[in-house]
Amino acid sequence: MAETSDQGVTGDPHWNLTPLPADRGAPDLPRLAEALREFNDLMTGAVAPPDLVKEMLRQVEAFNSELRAHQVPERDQIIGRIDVPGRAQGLIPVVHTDSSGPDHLHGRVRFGRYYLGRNGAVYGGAIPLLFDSLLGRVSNGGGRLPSRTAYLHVDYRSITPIGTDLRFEARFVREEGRKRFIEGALYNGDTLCAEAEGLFITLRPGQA
Ligand SMILES: CCCCCCCCCCCC(=O)SCCNC(=O)CCNC(=O)[C@H](O)C(C)(C)COP(=O)(O)OP(=O)(O)OC[C@H]1O[C@@H](n2cnc3c(N)ncnc32)[C@H](O)[C@@H]1OP(=O)(O)O
Repeated sequence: MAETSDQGVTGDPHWNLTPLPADRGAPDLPRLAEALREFNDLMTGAVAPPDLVKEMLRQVEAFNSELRAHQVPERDQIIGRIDVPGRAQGLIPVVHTDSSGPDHLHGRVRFGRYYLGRNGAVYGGAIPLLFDSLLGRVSNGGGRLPSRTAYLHVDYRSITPIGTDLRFEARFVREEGRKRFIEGALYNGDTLCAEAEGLFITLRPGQA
């Protein structure tokens, strides 16, 4: 699968993105995020020997200690930026876009073992997380002003399996004043796993 970022908003004045600082490790961050995602999946599925756990603890604590010295304000943060592939974060699995336009977003996503709820199924709370991101991208795409989620309604129709390529669709349904209604669906093959409706509200000028 090709790595996909939320390209298209870079240069959009609504998003006010500054150039990525290449001298601050930014080129390696997507790979680091990928490695951390794999770490989360492997760690979740492992029963590691005590010596390995002890050594991991030592190394992770050492990284934490170094990172404490490099904390920056939110405006300077790189992780989570929409112009970094996969947003370089570990909260939501990387989304691969197959087709996007002003009113739709279609693609694929795979939840790793890190997202396991029970019996091979994705933890229910991870699914709204994905939908909020997908529906939010549709709401805020197409050159529209930024918006914020007012509600997100999710229906779980069948088990969403981990470790499987899933297909998603999200679409702009209608707009009423500042209210935007966006719908989405998540499929395993032809099986509908979950569907969502979100209300997104256009932010007023100056509304943070
Ligand atoms: C490519 C890009 C990549 C982008 C990629 C990333 C995208 C990610 C997007 C994620 C977005 C988020 O998660 S945002 C974070 C989660 N959301 C939040 O924290 C929102 C917290 N809530 C708020 O800030 C506020 O409640 C707002 C902004 C949503 C609305 O407040 P407001 O601006 O004062 O507006 P307000 O007058 O209350 O509401 C406007 C209209 O909406 C209606 N309304 C408001 N809330 C609701 C509601 N829950 N259910 C029904 N209706 C509602 C009101 O009745 C009114 O209707 P009428 O009288 O006009 O008919």
